[in-house]
Amino acid sequence: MNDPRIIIALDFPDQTTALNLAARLDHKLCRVKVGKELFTAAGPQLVEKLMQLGFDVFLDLKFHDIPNTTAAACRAAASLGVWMINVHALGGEKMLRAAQQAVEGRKTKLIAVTLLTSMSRDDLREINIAGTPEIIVQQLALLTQRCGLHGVVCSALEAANLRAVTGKGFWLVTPGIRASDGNQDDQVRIATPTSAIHDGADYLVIGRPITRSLDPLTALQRFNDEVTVALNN
Ligand SMILES: O=c1ccn([C@@H]2O[C@H](COP(=O)(O)O)[C@@H](O)[C@H]2O)c(=O)[nH]1
Repeated sequence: MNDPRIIIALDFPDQTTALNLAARLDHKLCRVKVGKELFTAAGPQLVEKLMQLGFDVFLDLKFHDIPNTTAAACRAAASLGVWMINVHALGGEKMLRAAQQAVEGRKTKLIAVTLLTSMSRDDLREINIAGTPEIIVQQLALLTQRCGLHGVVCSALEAANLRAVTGKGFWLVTPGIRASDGNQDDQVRIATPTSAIHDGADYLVIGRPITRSLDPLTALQRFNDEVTVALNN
């Protein structure tokens, strides 16, 4: 598999647990994501070890701060040599442009989170944000694209619309992926791998359905099989 579409979220409290799982996986079958919990516990050394094992690492720290601070954080993250990093698009145009300039010329891809996949329309109303997730995600994705970033994190439910308005080449990275008979956990805007791929998602972020499975490698292979079938149909 030249371009593994599944990014496994290594949401673990320590390096040992993360590396134990990574040792059971294969970098040709997946990429991995290091988020806030694991990075806070294990830091850049863990990222380096995962890269030495051959994995492309998505450092998912979702920076969201004033432009100067966000840009500096992105610069530091990109200097680790990771495959991809991210910021929150809700930080606005000046922040997005500063972040983009900070990684200009680096191999690291920079993407922006639109609206967390754990949020529903009711959650938005609660914080006085009018409009549907679809509309808000579209606005944030178009802003992200105008600012020159490589793509967005969105729900696969928004992928078809985003693919239509952003065109090809703008990465759609979709968490909230669940098997049709899977546990939703705290995710709200969820989709199956098949519909995500059919609707134009480039990469599928999957955590607990794989990492909490008794046999993570078999679970990964099942998801990869579903992705392969969807890509060919
Ligand atoms: O909108 C977002 C942005 C990031 N995530 C992250 O993806 C994984 C999903 O894990 P699951 O166990 O498959 O739910 C997790 O690391 C989140 O921090 C997201 O879910 N939604």
